[in-house]
Amino acid sequence: MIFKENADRDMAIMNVAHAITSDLRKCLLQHEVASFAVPGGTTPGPIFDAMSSVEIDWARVHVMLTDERWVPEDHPRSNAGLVKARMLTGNAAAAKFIPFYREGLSAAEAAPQLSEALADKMPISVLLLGMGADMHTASLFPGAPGTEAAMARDAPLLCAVTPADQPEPRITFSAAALDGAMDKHLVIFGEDKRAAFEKAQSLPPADAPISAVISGGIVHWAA
Ligand SMILES: O=C(O)[C@H](O)[C@@H](O)[C@H](O)[C@H](O)COP(=O)(O)O
Repeated sequence: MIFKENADRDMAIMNVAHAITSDLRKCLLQHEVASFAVPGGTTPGPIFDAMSSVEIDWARVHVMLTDERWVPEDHPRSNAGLVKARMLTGNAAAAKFIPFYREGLSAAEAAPQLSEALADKMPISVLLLGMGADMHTASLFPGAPGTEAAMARDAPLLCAVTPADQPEPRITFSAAALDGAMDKHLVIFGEDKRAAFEKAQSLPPADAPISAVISGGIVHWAA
């Protein structure tokens, strides 16, 4: 795993956008399609903005989420809503998008059919991750109901997790699915997250899910 310090957040955003689009370009030289899994939250928006104008063969890129808050797409907390608003615009509007939320189903009910639908898109070609100060990534929240199962070696691709401190249930790729990505990028800003990431390296995966998925990846950090 490589830890890259950036002069500031704007530089980090530019560098991450460049690194990911380069990974996608490289993947498309060797494969018919590339799968690109992205997080929600407050960090990725500017990265999406920077990527959406880049010229690659977006029609051969399948964009999917690393995890979803279990709300409809027009809900302000929807990750699908964020991706459609900021990533799937400009040149990147041509990309294929695979939303997770299913009206009328719970996250637990939808997980098996999503796992089946995504099986032929594995391994993830390029993965972008964020991380919380509690060392969660995607929706692998330490200690939350569902996280232990999602971190098991034989976990299904998609798992439901119900963190007590989150407003809604979540669905998330399993740790194994995330860890199996070909190219991985984690973006974290601020001293708190840097300290949390360093602490995670010496903790068991159950207490620090980020450490179970970032091996061989690049960590992009700015203060
Ligand atoms: O759905 C989500 O919220 C994300 O997938 C989640 O894992 C996010 O990456 C972290 O919580 C960091 O969020 P920030 O970027 O807002 O700090």
